[in-house]
Amino acid sequence: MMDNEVDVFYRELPKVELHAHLNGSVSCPTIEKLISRKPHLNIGHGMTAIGKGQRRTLDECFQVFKVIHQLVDTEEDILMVATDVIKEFAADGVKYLELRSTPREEKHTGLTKKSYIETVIKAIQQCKSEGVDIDVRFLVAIDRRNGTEVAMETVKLAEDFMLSSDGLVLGLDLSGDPTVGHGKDLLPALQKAKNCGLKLSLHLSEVPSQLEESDMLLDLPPDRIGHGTFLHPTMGGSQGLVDKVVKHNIPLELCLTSNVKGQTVARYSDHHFKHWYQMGHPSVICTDDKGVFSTDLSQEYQLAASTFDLSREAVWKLSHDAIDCIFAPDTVKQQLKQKWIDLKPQVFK
Ligand SMILES: CNc1ncnc2c1ncn2[C@@H]1O[C@H](COP(=O)(O)O)[C@@H](O)[C@H]1O
Ligand SMILES: [Zn+2]
Repeated sequence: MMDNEVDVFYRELPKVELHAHLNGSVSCPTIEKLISRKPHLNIGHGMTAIGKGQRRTLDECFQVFKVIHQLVDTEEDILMVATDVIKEFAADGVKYLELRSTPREEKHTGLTKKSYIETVIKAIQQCKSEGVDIDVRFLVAIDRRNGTEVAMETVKLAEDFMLSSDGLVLGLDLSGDPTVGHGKDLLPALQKAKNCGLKLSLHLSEVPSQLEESDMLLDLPPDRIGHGTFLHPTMGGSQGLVDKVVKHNIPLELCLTSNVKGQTVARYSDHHFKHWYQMGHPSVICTDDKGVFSTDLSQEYQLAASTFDLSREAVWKLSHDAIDCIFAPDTVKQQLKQKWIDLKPQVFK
């Protein structure tokens, strides 16, 4: 995304990013560095990002992650990728970021799930010590493909890090190809996570015909929902599902370009943002995978504003209200709200 394509207002708008998968957020320059480290893999640039105007099936999107995972398979790679991604979000005006990533084990490079998480934490600490102006936290991701046992193991790891990372690890993400596996197999692990104080952000109803699974997972209830594209009756969901989300007041993480490029939403104007926003339900604009979908958070805010005709004041309120949906404690929310107050005159100059 070129700077000049996005109005300076959206760039300068202080923002909160709550739904960003680490390996989906890798930018072109970082991919180039990775490719030059691993020329033998013969990976071309076109294989890691979906450009302007392009679309893919969701299935093809998941092929892209496999290619990126081949490029990111050592501690050194993870450190570079995480550091670059954090600095890019900061440069885009993101003041608070919750990164999520699935810990992987790579026998050939000695990477373990534990060292994977440690390396992401190291990147966060390094950026902090360099004075990068962004508060970064981490959510450990469960890939639904891997089933019950791995989910349990991941919860244990996340719990250990929650207790030892000085507040950097806050919770769990449930993600992965929504057409693979079933939520009911992961319910005990998610329940356990919740009981030990980990916050839960779950990808829910990202594809149609998951009504039963969504209904079951909503009873946990999760602390936030990723996408929730097919919850609403007009999208093939049900009023019952909407009622549960409303009753528990569960914020939605909404990723416009991701859904349009992954073809679960036909056009921007059809995005379910409109239903939830009109209801006044907490709705947070996010990127999902800024690298893979060739976007950034400023651009997503601008797209939401132009598609749904939001005034600058309304956009400001949207980014401000996202603060209430973060997983970090109230003291952090207060600091961020103060930051928004301090920055407002400059953004509206
Ligand atoms: C497009 N919609 C999506 N739906 C579901 N899961 C997604 C996703 N986009 C990304 N991921 C999840 O994030 C992983 C890549 O980042 P990490 O290796 O974890 O950092 C993918 O493998 C998938 O599990
Ligand atoms: Zn996601």
